[in-house]
Amino acid sequence: MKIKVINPNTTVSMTQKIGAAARAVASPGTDILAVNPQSGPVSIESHFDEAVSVVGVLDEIRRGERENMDGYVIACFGDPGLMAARELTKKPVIGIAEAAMHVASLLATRFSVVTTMNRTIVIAEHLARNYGMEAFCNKVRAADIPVLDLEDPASGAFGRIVDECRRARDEDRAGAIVLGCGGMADLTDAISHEIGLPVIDGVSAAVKLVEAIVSLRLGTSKHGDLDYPIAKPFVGRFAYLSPE
Ligand SMILES: O=C(O)C[C@H]1NC(=O)NC1=O
Repeated sequence: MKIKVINPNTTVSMTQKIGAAARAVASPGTDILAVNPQSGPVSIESHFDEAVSVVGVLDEIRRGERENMDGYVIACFGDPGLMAARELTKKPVIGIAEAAMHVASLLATRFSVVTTMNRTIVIAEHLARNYGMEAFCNKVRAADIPVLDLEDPASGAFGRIVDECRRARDEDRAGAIVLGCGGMADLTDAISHEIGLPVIDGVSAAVKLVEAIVSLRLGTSKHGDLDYPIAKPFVGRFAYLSPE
């Protein structure tokens, strides 16, 4: 089985970290290809960043179809381009936010999300609503750190994330924590050790869900809104994206 794990931002060190987290849980016989677009934001910290990153995600899905990938993970907590990506393939496409929230809902009656920037809290809140997770997702918190601080061990990011996870445990009645950034994928065990709760990283959760769906011989529905895109010309610099 071949799974393409797409980091929608363009920071290679984060892509490598995400790939390592994916490989750590992948079953024997599952090959992980971790990639990021060559163009786009170095980090995704706003609606604008997310919107621009989607074209790179879709480029990687289109390339993956030619590479005969068995499934895809979108490894950014905003799940950018998830539905558009699903239109492009019959294979499963799983976002790390949806994966982490669903897994957390199987482990605790309430969970909190701890993400990076205060500004992106609303994005995670909207995802919880759209995924039907509001009954489980008690609160979305932020460590109030730039995403790329996660790439700098001297930034103090780990301590700020742990502090916010403790507040979630003590103030939100959270029974589990969802890590709200693909760049936190390497911190899961250390944070769980510090706070004594299940901590769910969406990269790992998404990889296992793709494996499960493929093993069930299931994939993305092509009936209705997730059917392949409507054939039409796209003009200008997006002409190469014209659905056939
Ligand atoms: O939304 C966030 O804060 C995290 C999100 N941004 C990013 O560049 N990778 C992510 O997972």
